[in-house]
Amino acid sequence: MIAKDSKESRNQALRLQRFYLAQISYIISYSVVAVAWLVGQYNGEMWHAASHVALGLATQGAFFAMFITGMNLRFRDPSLTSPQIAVATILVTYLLSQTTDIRGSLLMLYPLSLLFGVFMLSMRSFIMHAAFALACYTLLLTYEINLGSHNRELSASLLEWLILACFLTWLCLFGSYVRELQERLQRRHQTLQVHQETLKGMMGQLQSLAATDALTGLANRRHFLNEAERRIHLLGPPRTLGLALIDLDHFKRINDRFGHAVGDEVLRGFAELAKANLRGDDLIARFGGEEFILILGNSDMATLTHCVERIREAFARMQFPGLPEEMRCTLSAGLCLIRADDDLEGCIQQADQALYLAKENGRNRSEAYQHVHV
Ligand SMILES: Nc1nc2c(ncn2[C@@H]2O[C@H](COP(=O)(O)OP(=O)(O)OP(=O)(O)O)[C@@H](O)[C@H]2O)c(=O)[nH]1
Repeated sequence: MIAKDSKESRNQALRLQRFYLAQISYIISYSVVAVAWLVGQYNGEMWHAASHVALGLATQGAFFAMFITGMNLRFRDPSLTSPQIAVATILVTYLLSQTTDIRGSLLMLYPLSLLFGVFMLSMRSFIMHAAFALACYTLLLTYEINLGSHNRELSASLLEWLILACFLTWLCLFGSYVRELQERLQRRHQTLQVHQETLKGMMGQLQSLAATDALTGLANRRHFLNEAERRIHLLGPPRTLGLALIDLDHFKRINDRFGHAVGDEVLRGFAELAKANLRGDDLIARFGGEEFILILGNSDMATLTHCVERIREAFARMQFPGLPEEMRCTLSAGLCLIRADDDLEGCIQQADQALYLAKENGRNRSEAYQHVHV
């Protein structure tokens, strides 16, 4: 919703930018009217000349109000390109009706207004606007000729009409070429976006593969070390993290007696059990072979011991498909606490010493580091 809103406000800002650009053309036209009036090239009275500015300001003020209030969003094309070009075409025709000698050069105001539709209008709509501009000018000429107020050489006017018709036709062709280029660019942009998304997905997969142990699906040693360093770095002084080094007991015997595949099943089974017994912000990783490492966030020794003991007891109750029904596997664990600014490697060594003690004391147990030195 927020993304959609911000996209819409970006589009609205773009529409306003385009509107301000169009106002430059209006300011040029007002200046042309003023200069034409001053040098006597304007046929009408002063109030006629002023009416160009008044009409321009009134119509553009209305468009501006629509953009500012967001009323333009109610239309199928919120850029209001079509009505803006139609209004400009009518105002140009009105200006032409008040000029004689400079009319030929002022005719370029028609294509100038149409240029604003090159990127925004459909081909059909663009051709309709070009035809509308030509029809307005034709109507003006016909009206003047019928009324006998056409003060110029007819052949010159007809030639100008022909030039305008040719130029508008050329503009339509140019418009279609530009649109084709635009569509091609859009298609290429879309393809690039799809590729980018695919690459992002692949990068994500690669990153997760690089951080995961293929056999157990747990984090691997490298990911654990990075993540543990990060957690120690974020640790506030009074708080401690719990660290446990867990080693499956006599695992070599399982491999030797029942085969490597059964050994793999036991490793996978332990991983599943550990994941199920830990909270989301705890981190368990396969540290190597049949050794696992665990970090508990914001934990004291009592919590760490309780958690590891729960896993140890649950593991000692587990049955594995490839093993005899009565056979149970066990694990030993070495525990220690990590304080803020502790060295991770030093802490792992402490946990390893505690693990050694657990093995020494008969396996299927956990020992805390501080107990080693008491
Ligand atoms: N199935 C299987 N076995 C593995 C894997 N990685 C290591 N091992 C085996 O794990 C065994 C570890 O044996 P040891 O280091 O002697 O330890 P242990 O037999 O568990 O004895 P203690 O640790 O002293 O209780 C070795 O036989 C390794 O081959 C693995 O990915 N799959």
